[in-house]
Amino acid sequence: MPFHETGIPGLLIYEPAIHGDHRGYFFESYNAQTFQGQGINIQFVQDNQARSSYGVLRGLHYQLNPHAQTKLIRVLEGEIIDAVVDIRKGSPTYGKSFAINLSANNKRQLLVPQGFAHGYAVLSPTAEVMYKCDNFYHKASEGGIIYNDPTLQINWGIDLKDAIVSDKDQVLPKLADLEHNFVYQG
Ligand SMILES: Cc1cn([C@H]2C[C@H](O)[C@@H](COP(=O)(O)OP(=O)(O)O[C@H]3O[C@@H](C)C(=O)[C@@H](O)[C@H]3O)O2)c(=O)[nH]c1=O
Repeated sequence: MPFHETGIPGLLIYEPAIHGDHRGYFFESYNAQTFQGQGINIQFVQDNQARSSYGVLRGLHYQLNPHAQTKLIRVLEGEIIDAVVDIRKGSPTYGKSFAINLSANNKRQLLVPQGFAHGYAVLSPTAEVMYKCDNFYHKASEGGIIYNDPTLQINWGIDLKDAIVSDKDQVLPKLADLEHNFVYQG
């Protein structure tokens, strides 16, 4: 099975089969039928790609309902720590974080359901990250959590003193001060 559980309901690691031969390798970076076989029916509508240098930390971000986004994250070049926080009210893992090393080398992907805050930090000299989304960008619905909230206990894999963070990400609230409209669906 290409999917692995994470201990947080709905948050899955996708590890596609890699077909290597004397030319190089081939793999299905996304196949809707494979996801449907796992009971996951997602209509992705937007692909994003971002390049960042070592120490860049983006996040933790979400879009409020009705513009919430499921994200399928992967790394095309380099290496990151990808981190998420479950902020679905009523979830058995509300407030719990999960972090994973995603790289061009390991080709793992993280499927992040709606109702999670998401971010990543770059461990390699540069990293090219791409992610599919099932809802369009809607600036007015953006929200986030401050990346260094100690209650999240996220190990970003970099010294946070050197983190390169956008102005808007430096003033995000702590988890305890969030106002949002995500509800755990079971
Ligand atoms: C997210 C996004 C941004 N933009 C624009 C707005 C701005 O001018 C520029 C950079 O935007 P940001 O600073 O928000 O980019 P960034 O900090 O990389 O935001 C992203 O972070 C990661 C962690 C996520 O999970 C994404 O959902 C998204 O929030 O790109 C779009 O045009 N479409 C989009 O979907």
